Amino acid sequence: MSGTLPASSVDEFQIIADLFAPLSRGYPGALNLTDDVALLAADPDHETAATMDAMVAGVHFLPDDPPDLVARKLMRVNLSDLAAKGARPFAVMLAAAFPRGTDLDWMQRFAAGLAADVAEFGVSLIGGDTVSTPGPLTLALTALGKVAKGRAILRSGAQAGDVVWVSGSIGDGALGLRAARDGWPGLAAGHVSFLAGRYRLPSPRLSLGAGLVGLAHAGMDVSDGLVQDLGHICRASGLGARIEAAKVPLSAATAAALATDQTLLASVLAGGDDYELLFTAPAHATEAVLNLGRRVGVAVTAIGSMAEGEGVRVVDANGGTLSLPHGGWRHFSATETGAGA
Ligand SMILES: Nc1ncnc2c1ncn2[C@@H]1O[C@H](COP(=O)(O)OP(=O)(O)O)[C@@H](O)[C@H]1O
Ligand SMILES: Cc1ncc(C[n+]2csc(CCOP(=O)(O)OP(=O)(O)O)c2C)c(N)n1
Ligand SMILES: [Mg+2]
Ligand SMILES: [Mg+2]
Ligand SMILES: [Mg+2]
Repeated sequence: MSGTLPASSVDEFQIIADLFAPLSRGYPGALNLTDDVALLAADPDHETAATMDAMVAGVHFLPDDPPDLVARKLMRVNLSDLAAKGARPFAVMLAAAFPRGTDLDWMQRFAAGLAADVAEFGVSLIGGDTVSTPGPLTLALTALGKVAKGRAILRSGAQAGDVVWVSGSIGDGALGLRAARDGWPGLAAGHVSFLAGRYRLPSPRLSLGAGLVGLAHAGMDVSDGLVQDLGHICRASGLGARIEAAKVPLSAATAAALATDQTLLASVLAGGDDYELLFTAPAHATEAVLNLGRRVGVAVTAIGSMAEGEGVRVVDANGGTLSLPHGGWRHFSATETGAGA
């Protein structure tokens, strides 16, 4: 981390007042970040969807990633969870544990990134905490969204016979980590920067998610890996799923990378960092789902179906079952450590 001002010019309360309080504008209940709490107004017709995801330097992002993009990724991975429920975000809360010695320039660039996404997504920063840590940069964001009462898209609503859909393209995030960390000799420069961009700056599919309310039976976002995450829908819904590897939508960059090395397919299907929506819908809703995708400008692709049973079966191009070393990322695991891309 580099910056122009010495760490000694950083003051906790000045940071809150100068960098974070301006982001609370537009939400009176935030009390301009000058009190102990924020006050949320109740609304009888809606439920508040609340989610929190944390990010740790070296675990979720690269320690040298640009601070504005770290902030925006933190925002977007959380908005992605709201999108998956069909909720519309209105407020976020930030807990930031900065390593001692983090300079003001780094924090200013972090706050500028957060401000950009506060504006882009129409949310207010209504509270949080700013602390120091002897460990790596650790960030947590709580995101709050509104959804009509009883209409949130849950993991548990899938029905046998439902079509399984994903938005966008799968695998870019996992391959993007490699592109961002190591570069990728042999892959076109345009593909390398596309993949690194997909890793550093996900796109929460908020319009798609909101449009899926009433259409989708079940949904979640893909953060850990497509196969493991679909397994969560299966377990929550008491069903199994079958997906065809050849139907999983790929970007041109990921397709080009796969063409050079077929073994990357495991990272594509189970590497995570996708932040795409994974949802199920009845077969009769197929046209409506496709129309919605066109209306919001996000590709939607049918990749398989839900059935009685349990677990996720990935079918390869020959109709056989593809076996993967693991279905996705786990921070802690009884049988393995640091499973990832
Ligand atoms: N430390 C924790 N305390 C309370 N709830 C937690 C904690 N960690 C995870 N959860 C809850 O467990 C559920 C699954 O979490 P997670 O796998 O992180 O979901 P997602 O992939 O949607 O981010 C969520 O309801 C989440 O709020
Ligand atoms: C530097 C780095 N190494 C590895 C990864 C891969 N990775 C880390 S956590 C994770 C899963 C998503 O994070 P998590 O905290 O599990 O979010 P949630 O599932 O709760 O949304 C992945 C794919 C990464 N993103 N960055
Ligand atoms: Mg989470
Ligand atoms: Mg999440
Ligand atoms: Mg996870």
